[in-house]
Amino acid sequence: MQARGLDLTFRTADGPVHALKDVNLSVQRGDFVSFIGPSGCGKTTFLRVVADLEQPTGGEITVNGMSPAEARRARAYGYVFQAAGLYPWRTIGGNIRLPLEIMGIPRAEHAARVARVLELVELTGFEKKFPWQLSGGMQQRASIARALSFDADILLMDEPFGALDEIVRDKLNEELLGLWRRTGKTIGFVTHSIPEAVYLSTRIVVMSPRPGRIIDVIESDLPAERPLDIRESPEFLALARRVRDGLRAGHGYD
Ligand SMILES: Nc1ncnc2c1ncn2[C@@H]1O[C@H](COP(=O)(O)OP(=O)(O)OP(=O)(O)O)[C@@H](O)[C@H]1O
Repeated sequence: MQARGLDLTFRTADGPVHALKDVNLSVQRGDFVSFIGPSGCGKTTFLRVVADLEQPTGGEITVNGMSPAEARRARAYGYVFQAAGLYPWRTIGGNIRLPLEIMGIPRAEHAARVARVLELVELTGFEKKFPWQLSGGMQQRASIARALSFDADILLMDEPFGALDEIVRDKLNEELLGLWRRTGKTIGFVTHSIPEAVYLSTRIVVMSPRPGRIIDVIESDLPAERPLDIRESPEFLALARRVRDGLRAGHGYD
């Protein structure tokens, strides 16, 4: 994923809203990139541009070497929203099959794909349950499974664990890291949480308040294997401090 001089101004009834300003970023295949910044700084807008849901008003962006529209047609990414957004009248298996049905993937392949992604998110055995029979954390895992069902190279995740309590969030962070290591996907992850960004990422993109600019891109030197207690290590705390300093420099959380 490459962004060069990316700019986006929304035209609204109240005048222009400058959401992204001169965003330059290069994401390598297999990276886990987090986007962190104050509310309204354009994190979601950036992911939506990558996903071809918004059109930039300036600059260029390529996704797997293609335009966002081509990448969308090539099914290059899955998207996980803040709310799980599962259809209540469909079972977990039925929700995961939905993109496969829409994309016309042969029915004969559905069962194996559903089983595989349920295993990846540790929900084997829950295929026939309905969303309301699952906890919030399990629903979010099911929504990740849905985004993985067509095996896109890239997973875009917009604050997927923001609404969950801290213990569930810790567990899902650990699981997501395991899933990323096993699948080798490229992940773009929006968060408000400094520990979450540092724990998960190979690179952390710190953004300024609107118009969202990139203040710092921090390469993590933490090992790929990360037990949760790595969060108490000096290396972890040093990375967290650098993120915090970046946010402060942008006057984000003063
Ligand atoms: N479709 C739209 N039309 C007009 N303005 C928009 C639109 N979408 C987003 N914005 C504005 O663009 C800015 C960036 O929004 P965005 O949702 O990307 O921020 P964010 O960093 O993801 O915020 P949060 O962390 O609160 O989710 C905000 O000021 C928002 O109000």
